[in-house]
Order: sequence, then C-alpha cells, then structure tokens
Amino acid sequence: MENQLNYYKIPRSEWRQFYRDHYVPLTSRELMRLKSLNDVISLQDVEEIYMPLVHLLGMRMEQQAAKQANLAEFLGIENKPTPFILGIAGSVAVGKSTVARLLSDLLTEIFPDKKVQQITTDGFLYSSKELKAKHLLSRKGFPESYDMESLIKFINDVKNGLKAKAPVYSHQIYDRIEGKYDVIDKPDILILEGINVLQLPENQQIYVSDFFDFSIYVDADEKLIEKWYFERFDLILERAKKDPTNYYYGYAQGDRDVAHKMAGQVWQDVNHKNLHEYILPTRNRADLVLTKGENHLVDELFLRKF
Ligand SMILES: Nc1ncnc2c1ncn2[C@@H]1O[C@H](COP(=O)(O)OP(=O)(O)OP(=O)(O)O)[C@@H](O)[C@H]1O
Ligand SMILES: CC(C)(CO)[C@@H](O)C(=O)NCCC(=O)O
Repeated sequence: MENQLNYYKIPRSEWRQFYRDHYVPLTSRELMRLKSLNDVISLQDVEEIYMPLVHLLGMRMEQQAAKQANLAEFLGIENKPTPFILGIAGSVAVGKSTVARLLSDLLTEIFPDKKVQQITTDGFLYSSKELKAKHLLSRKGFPESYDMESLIKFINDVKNGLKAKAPVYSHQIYDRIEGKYDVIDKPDILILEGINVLQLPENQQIYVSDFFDFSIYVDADEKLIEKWYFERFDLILERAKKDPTNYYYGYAQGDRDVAHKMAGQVWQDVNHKNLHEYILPTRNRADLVLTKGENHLVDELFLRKF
C-alpha cells in the first residue's frame, strides 16, 4: 500500500511511541489474563500496537458522542447516545476475528463501564440450501452470497438502539446454524467484522460502512495469508478428526494430500479471487490499515489523514 496521499504511513517503531506518556500500561496480571482469553496474539503487539489503537478509539468515541450531542441540540431533540460501531475488513484468514476479539477484550479492560459486543458478517451468508437454490455454492464469500438487506437492517436497528438478532455461522458445519442467533442489545461499542464490511453493493442506497464510526482493514502479503489459510485448515482438520458431524470429517479421515489439494483449489478459485476482485478494492476506504508480516506481527500502519 504505497503512495496513498490521504494516509499517514507509520512504521511500527513510531506507532508504539504514540500516546505513551498519557496512559497507564496494563499490569502483567492484566496482560496474562488477556493472553489466556486470546492465546495466539503476541503480548508485545498488545502493548505496542493495540494499546495505542485502543486509546485512539477512545478519542474517536468522545468525538462521536460530542457530534451526536451537537446534532441533538441543533434539532432541539433529546440526545440519545448511539453505539460506536467499529468495522474490521480484510481477506479470508487474515486474522480479522482475532483482532476483533482482542480489541473487544482490551476495550472492556480500558473502559469497564462500556458494554462491548462483537459480531461477524459470516452469519449473514445465505444458508447452503439457499445458496444451492441460487446456484451460488461455489461463490461463498462473494458479494452476492450475502443477504445484505438483512445485514443493513440489523446494523440500522443496532444504531437506533433496538435489540437486534444476528444469525450464527459455523465453520464446523460449513453453514448457518438453523435457529441460532446472537442478540445485540444496546451495546456502547459494536465490533462488526467481515470480508464485506467496506463493500458497496450495487443495488443499495445505503452501505454497511455508512454506520461505521471507525474502520480497520487488516492487510498482509497474499503469500502470507495463503500460508495462514493452510495453517487454519490443518487446525480445522485436527478438530474434525473425531467429529463425524463436521463438514471436514471425510477429509480429516482420508489422505492429507487430497485434503490439501482441495484446500489449495478453494484458495485459488474462491478466496484468492474474492480478495483481488472484491476485498482489496475496499482497502482505501478504511480509516486505518494494519499491515501484518511474519507471525502476524504488525509492521506498518496507515492512518487516514482526512
Ligand atoms: N495475531 C495473531 N497471531 C497469531 N495467529 C493469528 C493471529 N491472528 C490470526 N491468527 C491465526 O490465523 C488464522 C486466521 O485467523 P482468523 O480466524 O482470525 O481470520 P479471519 O480473518 O477472521 O478469517 P475468516 O474470514 O475466514 O473468518 C487462525 O488460525 C488464527 O489463529
Ligand atoms: C465464511 C467465509 C466466506 C468468510 O469468513 C470464508 O471463511 C469461507 O468459507 N469461504 C468460502 C471458501 C472456503 O471454504 O474457504
């Protein structure tokens, strides 16, 4: 992501200095607690990357609340605080849900009086039955495989302080779980994570990102993302081995080379294609681009100037 006029390019060494004089660092006990909640993330990244980010988000939350209060004063109506919505975009397997989970834990730790909830857009994929009927089974993750109307209604309800239900997707059954929902009930902060959150659907007047107060794009070299996709695939196979109800059970029981060949094909024909055609083009809509290198460590950040 070079030559982006409207972004500050900030190397890790510089970013970690930001806000350092203003905040109380997490104690080693708090860090260990976070580590137990989120075992894959590096504690050095927590302190040097994600803590300054949480403080930036704190400032943005204050601005959002002030803007909301000004508008209510201008209109002469009661000021009802609205949830702060944080969007997280990026490729399949780049680590969006891991970043979302970590930010949710850190925000809860730093702002204990705020209710933080987290959701993925995976649940808004059409069910396998619906995808089959629409001949979209091989297009899972592409824009047309999501029920965008329901997603927009969901986020509009959350922003307007209504209780909202989000369908739940399971990687184990490779489908939406019939009748299962996450209930989002008046959070102060909602983190919405998914490959499609910064996309502009063709036939809608309003986009998911219209509801965002801040957005992050998680980025990495595509060869690294492919490697992480395979690492996660191996983890999924390990878990599927003893579970006949798991979608991947047959692959987990059979020859690993056959399973890897299938995963390679899916990466090439679906996820890599989707990354280039529909996900990467949304990167320069984000307020912040987090660029990860080897071992998922963040090495560079791009912060939107204006
Ligand atoms: N910061 C990190 N440190 C170490 N491992 C990580 C980190 N972030 C993600 N991973 C690993 O990379 C893989 C992909 O991560 P994750 O499931 O968060 O991706 P995702 O972008 O949410 O994927 P999807 O869109 O398919 O749901 C997982 O195996 C996860 O454990
Ligand atoms: C659920 C999505 C679309 C996004 O997280 C992705 O993980 C996925 O399942 N993609 C379809 C191709 C595949 O099986 O990887």
